[in-house]
Amino acid sequence: MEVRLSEPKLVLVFSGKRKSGKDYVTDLIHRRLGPDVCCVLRLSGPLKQQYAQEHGLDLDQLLGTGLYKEQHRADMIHWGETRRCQDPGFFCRLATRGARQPVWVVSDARRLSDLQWFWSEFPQQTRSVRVQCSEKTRRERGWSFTTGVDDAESECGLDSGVEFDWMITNEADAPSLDEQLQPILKLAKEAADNH
Ligand SMILES: Nc1ncnc2c1ncn2[C@@H]1O[C@H](COP(=O)(O)OP(=O)(O)O)[C@@H](O)[C@H]1O
Ligand SMILES: C[C@@](O)(CCOP(=O)(O)OP(=O)(O)O)CC(=O)O
Repeated sequence: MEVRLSEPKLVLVFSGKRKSGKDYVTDLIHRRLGPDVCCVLRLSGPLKQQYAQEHGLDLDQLLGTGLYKEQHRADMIHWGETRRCQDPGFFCRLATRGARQPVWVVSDARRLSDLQWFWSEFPQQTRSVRVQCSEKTRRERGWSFTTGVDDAESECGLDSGVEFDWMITNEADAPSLDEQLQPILKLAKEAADNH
């Protein structure tokens, strides 16, 4: 168990396939709640930082959305998996270090071990949220199937076996995101008010 200066009141752990819109949805929540109430934490942040350092790569480009990240993705996944095998909470601990807001939004859980870490550290506060959309929509957003990535644990680790607290459908013909996010935003505001 970590020693922390402040405990979060609510931890929303998001997962979803590439281009399902995890960043888009979590950015929207951040805007709705504001930076004093909510922070967005990315498990891939410390992973990319350390990977870039060890391999002499450009961190800004790894953090971006372009081809550079995709060219390095399969090797980063492999490298990250080796680290996680040694210590499943390694990136979760680094990503949450220093978070002070009452509501934490984790944008990119990929494996059961990621979720299990939050459930075990914050059993009362953790809620899981899945962002989903059709393959057609993902393709329109630039996705194409890549062997070694889209069939690996990084993308499929949470496809089954988890009952998510909320499912968000991020499609043009689904109810608006604001409507779907209403119960989550309500819970977050209540959590922040009791802070
Ligand atoms: N509801 C939406 N409306 C408009 N653009 C969207 C929506 N959801 C996602 N996008 C766009 O699709 C792309 C992929 O979304 P992103 O949030 O980066 O996906 P992920 O983080 O799951 O890989 C981004 O360019 C993003 O701006
Ligand atoms: C090596 C990764 O951490 C790369 C993740 O990068 P992003 O979180 O930027 O990915 P998407 O939003 O899905 O495009 C994946 C992993 O298995 O840890």
